[in-house]
Amino acid sequence: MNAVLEATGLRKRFGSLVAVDGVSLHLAAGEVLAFLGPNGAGKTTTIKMLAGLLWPDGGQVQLLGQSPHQNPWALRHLGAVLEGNRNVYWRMTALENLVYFGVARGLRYQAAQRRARALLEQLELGAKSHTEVRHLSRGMQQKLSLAVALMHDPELLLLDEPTLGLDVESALRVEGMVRELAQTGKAILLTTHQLEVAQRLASRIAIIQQGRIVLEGRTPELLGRFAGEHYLIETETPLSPAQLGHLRSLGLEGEGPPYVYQGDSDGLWRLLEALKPTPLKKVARAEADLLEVFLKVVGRA
Ligand SMILES: Nc1ncnc2c1ncn2[C@@H]1O[C@H](COP(=O)(O)OP(=O)(O)OP(=O)(O)O)[C@@H](O)[C@H]1O
Repeated sequence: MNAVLEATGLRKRFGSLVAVDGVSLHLAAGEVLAFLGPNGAGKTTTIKMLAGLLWPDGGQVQLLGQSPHQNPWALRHLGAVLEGNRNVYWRMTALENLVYFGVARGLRYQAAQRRARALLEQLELGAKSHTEVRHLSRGMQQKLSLAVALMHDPELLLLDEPTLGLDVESALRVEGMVRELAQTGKAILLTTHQLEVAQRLASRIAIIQQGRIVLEGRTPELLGRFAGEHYLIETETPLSPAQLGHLRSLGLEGEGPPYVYQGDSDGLWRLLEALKPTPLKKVARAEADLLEVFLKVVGRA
């Protein structure tokens, strides 16, 4: 079996609160799993258990077949960016941080220097190599955190909100890096509230709510399963109230143009027949998105 991460039945209680209630996750090489859920759903608690930072009350974690809770050395397979920029030393420079963490995780000094400089360039932090972390902007600190997690070239990356607070260009760069890392065979678990980022990056999605996984599947499958058929219908001119009265009975919605139709293609044809001779500007199938899936599952629509 080629699972990089295999977590089964994870449970964690804080007093009387069951924060994580039987969560199982698996990740193979080259996969990006978006781990989504509303605030307080249990994402960070789960990730901390995966990263060996919290002891589970139940369940098991295996990183390439080894448990980080029984054998901390298993953590060498893992790189994590958790809680923004807290995994770096503020009074050390960007380069010193990277070299320090590289050596701490088993790299030789020279190799750590080379790898650190390459990562700084890749993340456009080369000019800040000798700047103390406390003098970097938040976004730069966030990027440096990612570089720290990548120093020892781990097989599994746990990224908690990796693009939060980054400017557009940096966010796209980090997104590109995540994609490339997956292409080179890394397994990546990503949490984010930016659903469009998740949709672009993730091969699979898992949604957690109140400590339980409520939906899991391949991204295109979920989008297909959950998104209803939506069409946008744009007329050259607004429809008259008389026309609208009739068309609404056929399922036309919205105060357009554009108007919206939700339903199958037979219904759409009936509607387009009834619209004649009104000139049409455009009829297009609306793209389904992850937001729609998320709202349907989490029930906040
Ligand atoms: N150390 C702790 N002590 C007590 N309760 C905690 C602790 N850590 C987390 N919790 C609680 O566990 C639940 C899950 O929190 P968690 O941080 O895992 O959620 P999350 O899904 O990461 O949320 P967010 O999207 O807001 O970051 C919340 O109700 C939280 O208040």
